Amino acid sequence: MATVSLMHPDAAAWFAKRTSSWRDWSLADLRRRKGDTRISVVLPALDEEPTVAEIVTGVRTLIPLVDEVIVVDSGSVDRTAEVARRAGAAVHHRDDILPETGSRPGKGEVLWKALAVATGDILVYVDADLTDFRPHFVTGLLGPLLEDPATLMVKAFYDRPLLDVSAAGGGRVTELAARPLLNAYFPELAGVVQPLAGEYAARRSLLESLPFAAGYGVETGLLIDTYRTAGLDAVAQVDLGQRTHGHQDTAALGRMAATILHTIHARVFPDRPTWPTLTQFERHGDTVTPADREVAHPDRPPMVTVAQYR
Ligand SMILES: O=c1ccn([C@@H]2O[C@H](COP(=O)(O)OP(=O)(O)O)[C@@H](O)[C@H]2O)c(=O)[nH]1
Ligand SMILES: O=C(O)[C@@H](COP(=O)(O)O)O[C@H]1O[C@H](CO)[C@@H](O)[C@H](O)[C@H]1O
Repeated sequence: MATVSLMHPDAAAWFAKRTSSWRDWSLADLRRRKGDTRISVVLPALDEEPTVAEIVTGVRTLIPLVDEVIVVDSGSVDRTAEVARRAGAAVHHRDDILPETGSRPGKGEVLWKALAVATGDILVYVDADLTDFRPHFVTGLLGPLLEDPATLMVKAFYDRPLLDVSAAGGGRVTELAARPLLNAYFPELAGVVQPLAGEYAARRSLLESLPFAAGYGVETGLLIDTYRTAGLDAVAQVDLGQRTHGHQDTAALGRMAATILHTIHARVFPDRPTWPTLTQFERHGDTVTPADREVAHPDRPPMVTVAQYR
C-alpha cells in the first residue's frame, strides 16, 4: 500500500524528481558533458593531517574531469598544509586570501574565501576529515550540474555511521537540530536528506551571489538562500552510499547547533535580536563553571560585492 507522506507537497514532489544516485553518471558520460566547464574541488581543512592527503589523492584520480584540487587551510597547527601540498593540492591559507577583508574563524570563512582562489565554474566542496572518501563522491555531485544548466546546487546524502559507536547515528546535529528547525520553518526543504552534508557542488554564479553564514552555519545558510533566491528545483541531491568522518564531542556539537539555530533565526526573524553567546558548563574538581562561547556571527557578504574580488 502506498504510504501517504505528511511532508509539504512541494517537498514531496521535489524529493521524487530531484533525487538521484551517483551510479546514474559514468566518468565517460561526465567527461563528454564537461565541455569547457572548469571544475574546482575545494577542501576546507582545520587540523586534518591524518586524512587530507588520501582525499586529495582520490580527487586527483579524476583529473582532467576535475581541473584543480584546492585545500584552504583554516588556521591549522598540524601539518595539514604540508601533507596536502605533497599530495598534489594547491594549498592556500585563509590569511593569504583577500587579506584586506581580515580573517574570521570557522568553516564558512574558508568556503567563502575559496571563491577568490578557485578558478572553476563549478565548485565541489568536500570535507577533509572523511575516512572513506571515494571519487564517486565528486562524480555523483557533478552529474546533475553537467546534465542540466538549471540545476545550481547538488547536495550529497548518505548513510552516516557513528564511527566506533554504531552503524547509524551520525549526523547528530542534523537529526536533533537542523532537520527539526528546517521542517518547521522551511517545510519545502524537508525532502533534503542531509541538509548539513559537507559534500556539495554548486555553480560559481550562484555561490558568488549569496552571503556565506559563519562557521558551521554555512551549509544551512547556503541551502536556505539558494531555495529562496533560485527556487527549490535549482537544488538536487545525490545518494553517495555511506560517509564516515571524524566526530566532535557533544559540547562542540552543541555549539554547532547553536550557530545553525542563529543562522536560521536570522533568516526567519531578521528584526528580532538573539543573545549571541551560548553558555555551557564544565566541571573542574568539585566545582562546575560556566563556559561562554560566541555562536552568532555576521555572514560574509556575497563575493560579487567585495571590492577586492577580481
Ligand atoms: O573552523 C573550521 C572548522 C571546520 N573546518 C573543516 O570543515 C570540515 C567539516 O568540519 P568538522 O569535521 O569539524 O565538522 P563535522 O563533520 O564534525 O560536523 C572539515 O574538513 C574541517 O577541517 C574548517 O575548515 N574550519
Ligand atoms: O550533520 C551533522 O550533524 C554534523 C555532525 O555530524 P556527526 O554527528 O559528527 O556525524 O556534521 C555536519 O554538519 C556540519 C555543519 O553543517 C558540516 O559542516 C559538516 O560537513 C557535516 O559533517
